[in-house]
Amino acid sequence: MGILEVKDVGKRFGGLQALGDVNLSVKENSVHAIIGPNGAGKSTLLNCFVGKLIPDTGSVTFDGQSVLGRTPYEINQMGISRVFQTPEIFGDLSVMENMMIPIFAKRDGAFRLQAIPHMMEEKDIVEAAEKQLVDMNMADKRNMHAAAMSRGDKRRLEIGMCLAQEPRLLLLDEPTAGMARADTNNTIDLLKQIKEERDITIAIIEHDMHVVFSLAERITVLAQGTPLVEDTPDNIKGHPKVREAYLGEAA
Ligand SMILES: Nc1ncnc2c1ncn2[C@@H]1O[C@H](COP(=O)(O)OP(=O)(O)OP(=O)(O)O)[C@@H](O)[C@H]1O
Repeated sequence: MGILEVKDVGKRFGGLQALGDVNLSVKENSVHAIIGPNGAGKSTLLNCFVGKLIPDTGSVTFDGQSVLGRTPYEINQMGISRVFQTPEIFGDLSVMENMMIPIFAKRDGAFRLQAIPHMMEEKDIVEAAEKQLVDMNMADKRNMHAAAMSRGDKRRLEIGMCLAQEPRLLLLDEPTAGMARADTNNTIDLLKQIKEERDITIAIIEHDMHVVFSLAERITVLAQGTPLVEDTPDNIKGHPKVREAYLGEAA
């Protein structure tokens, strides 16, 4: 059984069947990519994992426990952390202050903005944030305003902020969208490094096939809300149905 199990999940938006009978099993400590053409249902599916949407039918379990009916915060506490398409960082704060926020939230169950002026007085949190910045190769940027960083570094910071919560499952929604090639390659290297250094499962939605084939051990191809095929990257590359539904279109 996988750490994330999706069984017969269906979701309608009015007359549109966005997901129909989706079955998916994400193996613990693997990198599993979900790909498919625009409108295939990838984001809808991801939203069902994190409590943003509740499927009409089926079940989603994480480590044997249902996530359905739980709030995004509760699901986060279960060990699922999500990186969004647009980096969700606090542009007005420094890189260090940004990194401290999830560490506060993990300790206190929430983060209050009133805590910001006193953040540096919390020795344990400063130390934990500094360690996380070193792990992310960002220690030299600790005093920079987050808004002033490149897209790639913002993404690196956001991934670091997710990892500071010590998730068991990291969900990435098009992590390299809008990036220049150099930033994309840095993000690929960062994710490979994270995978080598931690016990973590990664599920990734991505349009960039270079990213998908660089990282994924398993790939599920969604088309019109239903998994078309699930296989290894090598088998997916040559699969005629996949070429027709997705790779052909991308080419
Ligand atoms: N909140 C919503 N209300 C109505 N329709 C929606 C909603 N969210 C998604 N849809 C529709 O559901 C279908 C699946 O959308 P979804 O965003 O999940 O696809 P996707 O595979 O992530 O696409 P993309 O690669 O373009 O991001 C699309 O037809 C979309 O227009």
